[in-house]
Amino acid sequence: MAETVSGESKTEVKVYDSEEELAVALAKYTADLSEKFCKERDVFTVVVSGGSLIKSLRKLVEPPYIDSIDWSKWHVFWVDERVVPKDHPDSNYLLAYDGFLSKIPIPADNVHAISDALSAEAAADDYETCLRHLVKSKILDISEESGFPKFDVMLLGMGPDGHVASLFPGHPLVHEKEKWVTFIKDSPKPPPNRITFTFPVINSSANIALAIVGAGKADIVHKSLGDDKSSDLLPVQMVSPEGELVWFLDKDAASKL
Ligand SMILES: O=C1O[C@H](COP(=O)(O)O)[C@@H](O)[C@H](O)[C@H]1O
Repeated sequence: MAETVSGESKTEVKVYDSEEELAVALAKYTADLSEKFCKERDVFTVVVSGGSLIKSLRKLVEPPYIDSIDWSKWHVFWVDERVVPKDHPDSNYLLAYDGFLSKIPIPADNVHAISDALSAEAAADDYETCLRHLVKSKILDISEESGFPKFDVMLLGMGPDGHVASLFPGHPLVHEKEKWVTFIKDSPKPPPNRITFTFPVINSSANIALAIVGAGKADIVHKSLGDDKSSDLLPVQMVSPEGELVWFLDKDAASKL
């Protein structure tokens, strides 16, 4: 059972007894949004992070959702990627491919991976161009509020330092206001070269789920959801979508709340 510990209009914090329960709930959340957006828009644009999030998506590719979701309408994107070949163990694409893309009947053209054949700078430009084409072909919405692309859902993790995507605490990239996609060459977490969505894109989303598990993240979850805003905001505290934000925590991650 989930306990909702905070429920402002746009932000909900759900705490589950185990990671297993969290994974079940995350699958239902995603499947429900898939049904809603497939009905409304005839497509479903889904952004994923790398890291532990992918393991928590495993229930999505099991019954009943593996059979009930209309995978042909899905378009999958990455919120960040490391500049490594797609078959490298650090690749966020490879993680998602092994974890769920290889198990679903999604058309290959609907899997919008970041290029691994370019420099970080060129791959960021290339991905932004890809997004602009998808806006023109009406796969991707544009937010009327911000003018940035508006994805139907972003399924994200958070690092133990409070980073999201490849936007790290204290790094100037967290203040990027113009670009849709940018690059970092000095990531404090290896590998150093990465591509990432910027906050204007992340925060134009219709929905964001933050899935966070484990006692190792309890301190930063406590800090992120606490009232002390005296120091600079952590990247995770800057996540503020146009639509709804749901924190999915297991009880270990929520143990200091
Ligand atoms: O480097 C990254 O880390 C974050 C968090 O990963 P986690 O394993 O601590 O959940 C991830 O969300 C991001 O996509 C990835 O590139």
